[in-house]
Amino acid sequence: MPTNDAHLDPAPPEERNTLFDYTDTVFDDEDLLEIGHLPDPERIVGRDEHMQKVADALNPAIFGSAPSHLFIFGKTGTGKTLISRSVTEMLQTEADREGVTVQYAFIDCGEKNTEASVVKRVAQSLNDPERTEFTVPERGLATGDYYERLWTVLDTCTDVAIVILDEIDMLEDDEVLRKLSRASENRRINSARIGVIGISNKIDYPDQMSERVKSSFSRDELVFPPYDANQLGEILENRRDAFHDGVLTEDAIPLAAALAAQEHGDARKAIDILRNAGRIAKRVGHDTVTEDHIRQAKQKTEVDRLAELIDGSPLQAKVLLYALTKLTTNNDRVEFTSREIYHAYTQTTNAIDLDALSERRTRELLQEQDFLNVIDSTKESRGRGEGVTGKHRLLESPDIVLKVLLRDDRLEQLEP
Ligand SMILES: Nc1ncnc2c1ncn2[C@@H]1O[C@H](COP(=O)(O)OP(=O)(O)OP(=O)(O)O)[C@@H](O)[C@H]1O
Repeated sequence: MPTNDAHLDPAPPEERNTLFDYTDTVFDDEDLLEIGHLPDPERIVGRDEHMQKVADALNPAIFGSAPSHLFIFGKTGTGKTLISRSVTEMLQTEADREGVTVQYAFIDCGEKNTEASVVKRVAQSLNDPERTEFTVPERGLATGDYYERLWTVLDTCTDVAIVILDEIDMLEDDEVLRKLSRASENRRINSARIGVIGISNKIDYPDQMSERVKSSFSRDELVFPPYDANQLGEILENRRDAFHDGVLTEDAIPLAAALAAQEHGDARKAIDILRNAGRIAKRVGHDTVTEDHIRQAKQKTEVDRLAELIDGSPLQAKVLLYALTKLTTNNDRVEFTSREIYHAYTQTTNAIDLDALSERRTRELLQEQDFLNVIDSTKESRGRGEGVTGKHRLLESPDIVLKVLLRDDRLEQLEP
């Protein structure tokens, strides 16, 4: 059986397996650059005011009372997840000192988006089977039964539960918000209290909520602005110890920060660029990270992010994006109407011998790409009684989008 015995003495160099590399001359602690890594509070930059507002909303939990519900909006990489988790963990420590138990569940609604899967996941995260004497099974229960388990878990395992719903706009059904917020009032739970933090990139998410939930789910709202290049620089400086001393050349951090600030000040992108630059340097056998590595890393970071969004899309959606990419490259404007894109799209479907969809269906596919943040779509009125026109633009530069699209064999054949 394989063992993971950290007490084994390291093998002498001559006995080491040559398949592996035993020294890392670039990174000292690469984990500091993992996106999910929660930095110590003193490494958090430029969010004092926002942390205070989150703390104010959660504060009643210290006395075992119900916190205010909170929605946090902001573009990607503006620290929404970090600040929610950090402040909740601080709250846990402080409440514990006061003899109050606070537990929290972090749910990525991009992965768990049905009502049942959210309730199940919250119950699983908070359950202590030694106290409740049951487990929360992966399958086999109806939604109502998962709720029943959750109510028991809450009253048995904690005084206050904070439920963090990341990418809340991906929820298929927001009924779960209403049930969680009403649980105490409706006597589903007796002693426990619940606070919900909903996180989203979409500031207009409340418009998308069902009327019933919108009116019954009272909450505070906070908006996180993008960082400026100086703040991004400071965020990266605070993680310099991910690298060995002297590995980062003088310009590495300022350049990574400036490149990440170009679109909107995105800390996720800044950190990804720095980590990828370190990996590139390592791969080519350099023990310093130079400007050139940072520039290559920027490309890689953008391609990776986009690939994550586009790779799962159907071929028809990729062909539409290809059409928009070509229009952007061949014109001196960046925004195109649904009609213009449809025209370019049918030329491409002809070229690769693919049945073209109806114009109406392509408008729906464009809407999905807008939702995924691959393109930005706006609607413009054509004048009285004339309806609306959709206008669309790519959110990344066309060469990056093209690079990702050409990973699909069917589209690759179109390029010389
Ligand atoms: N103010 C900050 N100080 C230090 N690190 C930060 C700060 N803001 C964000 N980061 C880091 O940047 C990365 C992205 O942050 P986070 O995941 O919180 O962003 P987000 O707004 O939730 O983005 P997304 O919408 O893409 O999930 C994380 O590794 C986080 O630790």
